[in-house]
Parts: sequence; structure tokens; C-alpha cells
Amino acid sequence: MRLVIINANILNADGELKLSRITVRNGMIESIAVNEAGEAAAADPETRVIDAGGKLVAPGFIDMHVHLREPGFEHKETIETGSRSAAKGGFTTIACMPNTRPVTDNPETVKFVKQKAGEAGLVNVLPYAAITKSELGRELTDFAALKEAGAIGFTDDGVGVQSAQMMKDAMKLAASLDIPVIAHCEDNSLVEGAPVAEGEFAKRHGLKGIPNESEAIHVGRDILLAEATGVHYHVCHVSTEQSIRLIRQAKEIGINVTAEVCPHHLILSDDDIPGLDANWKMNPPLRSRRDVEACIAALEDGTIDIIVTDHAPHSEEEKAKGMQLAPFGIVGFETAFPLLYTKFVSEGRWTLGMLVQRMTAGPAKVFGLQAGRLAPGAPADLTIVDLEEERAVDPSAFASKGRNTPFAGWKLKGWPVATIVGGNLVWSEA
Ligand SMILES: NC(=O)N[C@@H](CC(=O)O)C(=O)O
Ligand SMILES: [Zn+2]
Ligand SMILES: [Zn+2]
Repeated sequence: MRLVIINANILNADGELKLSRITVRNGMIESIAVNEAGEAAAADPETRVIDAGGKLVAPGFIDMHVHLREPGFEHKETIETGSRSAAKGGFTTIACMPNTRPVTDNPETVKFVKQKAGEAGLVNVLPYAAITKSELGRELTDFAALKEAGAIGFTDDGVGVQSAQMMKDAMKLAASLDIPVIAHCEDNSLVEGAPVAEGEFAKRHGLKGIPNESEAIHVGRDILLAEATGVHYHVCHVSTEQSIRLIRQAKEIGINVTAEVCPHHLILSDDDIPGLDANWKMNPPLRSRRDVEACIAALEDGTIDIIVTDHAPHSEEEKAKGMQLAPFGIVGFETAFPLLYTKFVSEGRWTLGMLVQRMTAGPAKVFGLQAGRLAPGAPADLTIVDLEEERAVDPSAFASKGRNTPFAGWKLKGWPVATIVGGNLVWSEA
């Protein structure tokens, strides 16, 4: 089967949009050429033609931090609904966190996730496995067996690994297997019971605050451990100026550290939280404007390498428990690109090329994936985006089971309209 995408506006090496014709065969990009008029008419019956109509055709977005909730929390999301939500957001490869039930701390669960993702047949799903059994921080999992089963990295996302010795042992083992450690950085002794960041919002509402140090202490500790062990250490959802300072310095002296940031930490601060609505509750919490500015600058200068959504669906009942009691987390797939395009590209702060790089080639490079680029021989994982279409975020229309977003009603531009994985159209607006 051959697929030809005509009138595709693709970014060239200079970041300019060029109208092109992309030919796909057997799931791979075969050629990219200057668009030719009349191509559609010339196509043979064995060839499917998609007319992109001058819309952006980018490498499929890659999201290296997502929660699909299955097994165990199917009322929040399943691998299928999460995959569909990802496809609708323009993502073609996602990496899912192990804080399921059971925790992905055994080879069977890794295989289960891969099997379910294959059955859904929508996007590429790469499973992470837990660092410690049940993410309890007490005993390491069997890294070699988990890697063998298909885990692409180790993380206890959802909680920080509290013991430095445990983290050091994990890093040593991961380094010997040439596989990264991905860390949710949070010192429990500093955050107990706090639902939002330390600051004005917490004070005004009489809530306990999560201090910036609770994240940065782990980042600093882990950078020293990464230096000692030589592991590839990747920092989850960076949200503070202090963590960024430590990562910047570590990179300067050549320590193998990479980092990610979420759209909400690039856009929202705790000043924006309208009230005690748990759709604004996530971990790490929304911090100060100063932290937001530090995150933006760090993504721009390369201190932070990539953008991830930390898509974290929860049910409406769970989120209705209020700011103090509701679980942390917001959904992310279906708003990520339009949010970032509208806030940073439309408003002139970033080039389109920069945004796309941080969501495609950037993550592919950090995690060594054969994806994230448009070139002959690369997998035909593509996303088509209408940069002109403007509409409001409507959570009731999400493909995700989760409706928990602080961005409901936001008017945004740059909506994905079709997603192609391995040459197959897995989602389209029409
Ligand atoms: N980010 C969140 O607020 N929640 C995540 C856990 C996590 O990413 O730490 C979840 O699993 O719900
Ligand atoms: Zn986390
Ligand atoms: Zn997470």
C-alpha cells in the first residue's frame, strides 16, 4: 500500500514552510519532494491520496510522560481511550508511567501494556517500569527482566524515591543495562498533606504549601548520584527555578542529565488559580510567575530538553472532592499543541520550528527513538495540523475519559486534524 500526502506544508531545515508531497510505502516515508500540481489525478488506484490542503504536516508528536491508567484504574482511562486521546492531540508515540494497579513492576504487566496497546492499534506505546516494587521505595524491581520484557526506562513516577541509597543502587543497575532513570523529584518530608504550592494562593485559602525545595532537593541529590554512576538521568516535570539552576550547572560540567517540562508549567502560575477547583491541582503544583518564566527560559536555552504532557486523567467524582482531597493531575494530550502554539508561536516568542522540535526530534534524541523526523526511511508517523483553526477547549468532546483540565473554554489556535502512525490514518477530524 502506498500513501501520498499532497499539499503538505513541511518545515525545512531552515524552519521555513515548504509545500511538499510525501510518499509513504510499507509504513515508512519513501520520499519527500516538491509538490506537483495534478498529483492527485495522476495517482493509481493502489495509492491512497490525502490532500493536506496546505496545512502543517509535522513528524508525529512524541510524549514521554503519560498516564494510561490500565491495568487497574480503567474508570479514569484505558490504554485504548488514552491512545485515542493521544492520536487526537497529534501524538504518535507515547511513553506510559507504571503507577497502575498492579504497578508495572513485573514483566507480565509490561507485556500486558504492550499487548493492549497493540490491540488498540492507534499510537506507539512505550512502557516504563517501576524502580521499586509497588513504587513503595523499599525493594528494587528486576531491571534486567523488565528491560527484556520491553520497558524503556525506570521510574517511580507519582512519588519520589526517598532513599538516596535506593536511588544510587537503581542508577548503578540502570547504567549497567544502558537504560535511563526517569525521576519524579519530591521529598515527602517537605510536602506532607499540601495540595498546592507554597505562596499567596495557599495563604489566602489557608492551605498547606508545597515548597520549591521539595523538588530541587531530589534534583540536586540525583545529579550527584548520576555523576557517581554515569547513568542517563532524566528529570520529570521540572517546575522550579532552583531545579533548573541545578540542571543547568550539571549540564555545563557534562553530567548525563536531561529534563522535561509540561505545558501547564510553561503557561500557568498559582496566581491564575481561580478558586478551590481541583482541575487546577497537579503535581508538581502551579508555582510562581518567576518559576514559570524560568521554565520558559530553560526550554529556550536547552537546559530543559523536551515538552511532555504528564496526561493524568481522573474521574469527575474524584476531582469533585475539592482542592485538599482530590488526586493530583490534569489531562494533557488534546490541548498541548494548541496551547503552546497559541501562547508561544502565535504570540511571536517562539518559532514553529522550535515548538515542533521540542515535541518530536527532541524527545527522540533524548530517548534514542527512531522517530521524530520527516525523511526518507523514517517511520511514517505524521500529524497534520490546522494552524488557522481557532476554537474553544471543550472537555466534553475529549476522546480521553478524563475531563480534568484547567483550560476549559480557552480559545486556541493550531488544532491537529489528522494523525498517521506507520502509514495508517489512526485519527482524523472529518
Ligand atoms: N502529575 C500528577 O499530578 N499526577 C500523576 C502522578 C505524577 O505525575 O506524579 C498521576 O498519576 O495522576
Ligand atoms: Zn510525577
Ligand atoms: Zn506523571
